[in-house]
Amino acid sequence: MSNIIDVTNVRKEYEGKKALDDLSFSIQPGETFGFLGPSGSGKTTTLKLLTAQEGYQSGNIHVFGASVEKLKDPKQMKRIGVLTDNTGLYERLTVEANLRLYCKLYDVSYQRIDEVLHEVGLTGEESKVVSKLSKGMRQRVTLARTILHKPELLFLDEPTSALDPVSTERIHSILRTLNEEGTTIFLTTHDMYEAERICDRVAFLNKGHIQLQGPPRDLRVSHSDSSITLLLKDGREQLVGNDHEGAERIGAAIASQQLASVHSNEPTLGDIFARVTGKELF
Ligand SMILES: Nc1ncnc2c1ncn2[C@@H]1O[C@H](COP(=O)(O)OP(=O)(O)OP(=O)(O)O)[C@@H](O)[C@H]1O
Repeated sequence: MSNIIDVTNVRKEYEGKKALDDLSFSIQPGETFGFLGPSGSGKTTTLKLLTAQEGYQSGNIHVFGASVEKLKDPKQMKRIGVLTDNTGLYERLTVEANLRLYCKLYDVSYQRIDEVLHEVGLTGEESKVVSKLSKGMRQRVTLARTILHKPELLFLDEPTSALDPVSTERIHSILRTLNEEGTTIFLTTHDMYEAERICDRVAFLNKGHIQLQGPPRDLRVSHSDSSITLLLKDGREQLVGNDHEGAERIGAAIASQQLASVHSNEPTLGDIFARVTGKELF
């Protein structure tokens, strides 16, 4: 299947200062692709380029098989949904009034409002004024307006930053459902836990350049030292290799009824990021 996004050797400068440097990656239809990087690494800039909000100095960006510039055509624009830190909501209007405005904008029937509120778990909250909503609820209304027109491709800029764990989990669950139903998702984050939980593939961005990309599980396995930690009942820890000798030591710990638990020493995405870039994600 052809890629839904193709980025080739893109360079972006602001006033002569490089923000993105030789950026290349592709996203296939149906993928959730996570762009991870610390503050200032170029995540938001990439999202702006992919949604035709800004131009670039060199390279190529194709979305839906055509130049990204085509997204400026309203018909093509309706194929995408974009969520940034600007909610696009009118604070003094109710949830329903806000969604009605977006129905008009996207030429969508008002009947879709009940459906989308159900999708984001806000059924029954339509008459609440946006300014009175909690941060987590407000973000779900923002997500509702982003998916109101059923876009094929979603761009989310740090969709859960500054949300509490329960609200974050709700957003993740909504995103997983949307993805299962066929929506392709590009999201930026500096939360490696988020990337591990919902992304099929991730790219590590550092100083405007991708340093590593792949499925989270593959990255963890390829950066693992294959060792295993045994926790013994007396509180001691033993480091054993993932080999014949290691198997014998695990067998011996079980036979002597000393084994409390076994832990693989696979690194987290955060560990790998730090190893590859020499930086923490925050
Ligand atoms: N409009 C602009 N004018 C000048 N420089 C800019 C502009 N937008 C971004 N930059 C610079 O480009 C680089 C990348 O910024 P960007 O906002 O894409 O990073 P980010 O990874 O999204 O960071 P954060 O996680 O803090 O949002 C930074 O050095 C930033 O200062």
